[in-house]
Amino acid sequence: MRQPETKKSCQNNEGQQEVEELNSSRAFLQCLELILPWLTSQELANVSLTSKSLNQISKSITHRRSSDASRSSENLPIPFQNTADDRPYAYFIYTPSQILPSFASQFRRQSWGSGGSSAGPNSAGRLCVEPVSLVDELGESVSGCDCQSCEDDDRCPCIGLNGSDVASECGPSCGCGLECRKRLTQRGVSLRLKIVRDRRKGWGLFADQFIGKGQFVCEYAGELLTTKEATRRQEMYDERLSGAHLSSALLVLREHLPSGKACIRMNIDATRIGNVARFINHSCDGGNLSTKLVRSTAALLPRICFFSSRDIKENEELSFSYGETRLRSNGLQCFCGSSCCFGTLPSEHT
Ligand SMILES: C[S@@+](CC[C@H](N)C(=O)[O-])C[C@H]1O[C@@H](n2cnc3c(N)ncnc32)[C@H](O)[C@@H]1O
Repeated sequence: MRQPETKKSCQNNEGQQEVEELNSSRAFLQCLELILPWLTSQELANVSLTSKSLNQISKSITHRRSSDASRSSENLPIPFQNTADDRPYAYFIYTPSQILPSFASQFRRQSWGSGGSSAGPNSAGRLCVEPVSLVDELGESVSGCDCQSCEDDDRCPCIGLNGSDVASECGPSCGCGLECRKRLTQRGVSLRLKIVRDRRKGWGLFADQFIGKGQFVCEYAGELLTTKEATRRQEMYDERLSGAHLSSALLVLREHLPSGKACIRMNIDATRIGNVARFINHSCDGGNLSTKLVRSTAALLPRICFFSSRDIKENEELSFSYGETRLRSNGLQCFCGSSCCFGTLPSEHT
């Protein structure tokens, strides 16, 4: 008479055990969903080989990564497209605006491709543009405008320096908000762009819509370096380049101020931490983009921004000239395809 009871309690125990196992494997998978987005592409590929469920989670992370290089930190997703080989995306840490190296050194990893809701546009790692106390040549404090809308160009004091290579905008201590039309470059990428793979040039940034002449395309965001550090890194990248295919993205911009009295030099490295501008390839004919130094009133540092130098068609590659100097005799081969192509990419001592 007691036997059935023992069987029943055994069955109960087994059932309970099954439920517990199911719950713990669900909790394990949920943990993996949280952890795996923090891995680099190489780490993710290694992990995906270890089990079927890890392979499945890795695949969905890869899919989400390739659908938006900006990790939802721009206004529109910027997808990778590749029909040239089997790379689904390029791995790097995304920043929508330039950052200081002290911040960059703490920024070792970034979650990318998780299934959870995104943090929303412009939320990832933007360098806070804190108002600073700047003074002019007479020692007078430089503060922002107090316009309500800045519609009247003549009255707003924030547009003093506009020229072909430099521009000024309203800034952090102005009375107007981010929607002010004189903060054109402070709202992130607002055009449809995509990153397309080429067998010879690697990834490149393309227009995914028509872009009229003179439109703001994107900032060149990355780590803002001292000239000494830029030189050190360029030497390191050159060394690595000679051994394997490495795409470095260190941009040095020298700009004379309209007064002619001073020259600004900016070194921005987007190799490890950057934005979509790190995918813009070189063209010997100058391409279809021009750079401008944009200074926002009362912001300490100017930013390098790209504007379209002519009308750009949908599906056209975006490009600019990396420079005129070619110091290296064995420079990298250029595949810009322009009629005035020099055959090698520009190279100079930084
Ligand atoms: C700033 S990155 C541009 C994005 C890069 N193509 C990638 O895949 O990440 C600069 C590198 O792109 C490649 N590149 C850029 N323009 C090129 C061109 N016209 N011809 C061949 N390679 C080019 C070179 O490897 C160069 O070092």
